[in-house]
Amino acid sequence: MSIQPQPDRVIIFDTTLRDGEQSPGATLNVEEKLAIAHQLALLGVDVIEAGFAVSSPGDFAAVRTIAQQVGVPGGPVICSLARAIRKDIQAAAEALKPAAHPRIHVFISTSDIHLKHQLRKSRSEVLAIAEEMVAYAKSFVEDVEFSPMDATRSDREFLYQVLERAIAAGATTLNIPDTVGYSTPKDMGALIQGIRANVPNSDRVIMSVHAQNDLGLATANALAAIENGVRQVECTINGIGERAGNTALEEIVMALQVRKADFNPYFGRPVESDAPLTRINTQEIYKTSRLVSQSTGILVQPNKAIVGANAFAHESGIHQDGVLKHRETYEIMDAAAIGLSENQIVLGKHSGRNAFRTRLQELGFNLSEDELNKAFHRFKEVADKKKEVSDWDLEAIVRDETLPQVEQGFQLEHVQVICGDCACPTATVTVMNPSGEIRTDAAVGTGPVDAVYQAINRLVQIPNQLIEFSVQSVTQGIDALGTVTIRLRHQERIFSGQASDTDIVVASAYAYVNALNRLYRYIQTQTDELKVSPISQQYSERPEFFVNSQLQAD
Ligand SMILES: CC(=O)SCCNC(=O)CCNC(=O)[C@H](O)C(C)(C)COP(=O)(O)OP(=O)(O)OC[C@H]1O[C@@H](n2cnc3c(N)ncnc32)[C@H](O)[C@@H]1OP(=O)(O)O
Ligand SMILES: CC(C)C(=O)C(=O)O
Repeated sequence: MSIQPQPDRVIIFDTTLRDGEQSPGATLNVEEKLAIAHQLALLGVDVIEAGFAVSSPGDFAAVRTIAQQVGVPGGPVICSLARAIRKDIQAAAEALKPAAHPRIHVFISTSDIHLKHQLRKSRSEVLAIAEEMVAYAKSFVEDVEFSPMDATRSDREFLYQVLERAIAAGATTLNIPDTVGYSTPKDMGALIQGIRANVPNSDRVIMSVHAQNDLGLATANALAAIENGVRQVECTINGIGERAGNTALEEIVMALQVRKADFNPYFGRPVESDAPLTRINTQEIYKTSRLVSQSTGILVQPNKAIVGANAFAHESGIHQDGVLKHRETYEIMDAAAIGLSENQIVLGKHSGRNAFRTRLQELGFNLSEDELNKAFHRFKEVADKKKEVSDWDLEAIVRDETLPQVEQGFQLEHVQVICGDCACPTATVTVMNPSGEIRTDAAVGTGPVDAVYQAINRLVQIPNQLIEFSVQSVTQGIDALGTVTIRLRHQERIFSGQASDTDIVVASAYAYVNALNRLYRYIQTQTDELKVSPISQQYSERPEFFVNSQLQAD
């Protein structure tokens, strides 16, 4: 897809796989990134920022794989971030080679605070580097985006000069980042207006905005930028990203849809024009949100706009009364618009494969025969334990069974727990290690989950600190599926894991092994001195585990 300057719609630049992955603990492997990229393509995003190619072999491989498999002719533009450094640009260009529509995104700071304390360069040096590096990127690809990092805290005149040089060097998109989320909508509007008025040829490139959410103003700032001429918004699914995150894709897209009449005039359209302001297939929003949450282990807060569990729930009598009489009394959009099914048809233990397949298709899951069989097998197991298997349960089952599994990992074979008010919680766990060896061990703990974790620790032997443990009920009722999300820390890095089961102790065990496998894989990719092969040799003594004694279940 080629993007024309000044399109009469908003280009959606998704950076879930780059800035989104900068959320602590959100580390994704190549398979998970690829699955998300395919879903982003289904969602209809215009640009996928697939990673920061130079930053690690894993990121390089992710950008390369996505370029190959998702960056097909007519598909989304695939982009890699690059510092204004030759080796970064070379890595981006190399990784993007297979993409039909590649983009290199070059950035360098323009604020004095960054120049003085981080880059340790003068303004004239930065000016020259920006120009040279944009031109260098242009020697590889036609589509070059330039970002002056910390633009909102930069001296205006200097910012204008840098942008002018970037355009002269061949940038096709100028992205204005509010890197530390400092802007207000009024400031943002004035900044964009100033750039358009003072930077020669700024009407020949696409203006873009990248708003961080430190003050909770990211979406408001992005909308203000649009009102002042921006035609690309950088955003992430569920608003994840560095620190407090980014503009949430679902918020910007639905704001532009629900308030289309107000925005139409900014695009030179009649107020009543029905043409959508983005190319997003909104019915894929909910599914994409769930996939990203499940893959990153970052839960969506219940009151999150658009995709939170409460976003379409009505608790109080007066609201329920209104909605029952006329939905729009208390709803500004229809849940179906984001792909939330209102169909409460319930599958149970007597349901067959056809009904199961049909329901999954209605929910937007098109599984291969193999995936369907795995999911169906698990569905029957759940249906044996639960009277009714709802759409939410189905979604959790499908995610658990079809998400790319971390290769070369440990596999949980069995878990058994004894606990109660007069028993010392004791767990027996069997795990198959990456070389196929099956081992069983037992441990006691402060409670059943702690006992399971201690037993797994004895078998897996990778030091870590459990920093978060949460259980969410997928549906209501005593027989609900519980989803356990855990986050653990190893040195300075955070790894997450998630799993669902009707038995939360079993879900806890799977979630823990899931996170340990991510950690294991990370260790495998480290330098030789850190590499643990076999893993037990480095940690031959019983490691010190720090299991949070106040495990909290929400
Ligand atoms: C606002 C944003 O979100 S920007 C994107 C942030 N994302 C990330 O940083 C995630 C990936 N990052 C990484 O993996 C690593 O930081 C790497 C591979 C990029 C660099 O690692 P290292 O070479 O070890 O450098 P380190 O991260 O310690 O420091 C960054 C260096 O880049 C320089 N730098 C930072 N931004 C830029 C830029 N845009 N252009 C040129 N140089 C830059 C810094 O001044 C510093 O240089 P110095 O080492 O000479 O002081
Ligand atoms: C690289 C840029 C666009 C960025 O992420 C920021 O400044 O926040």
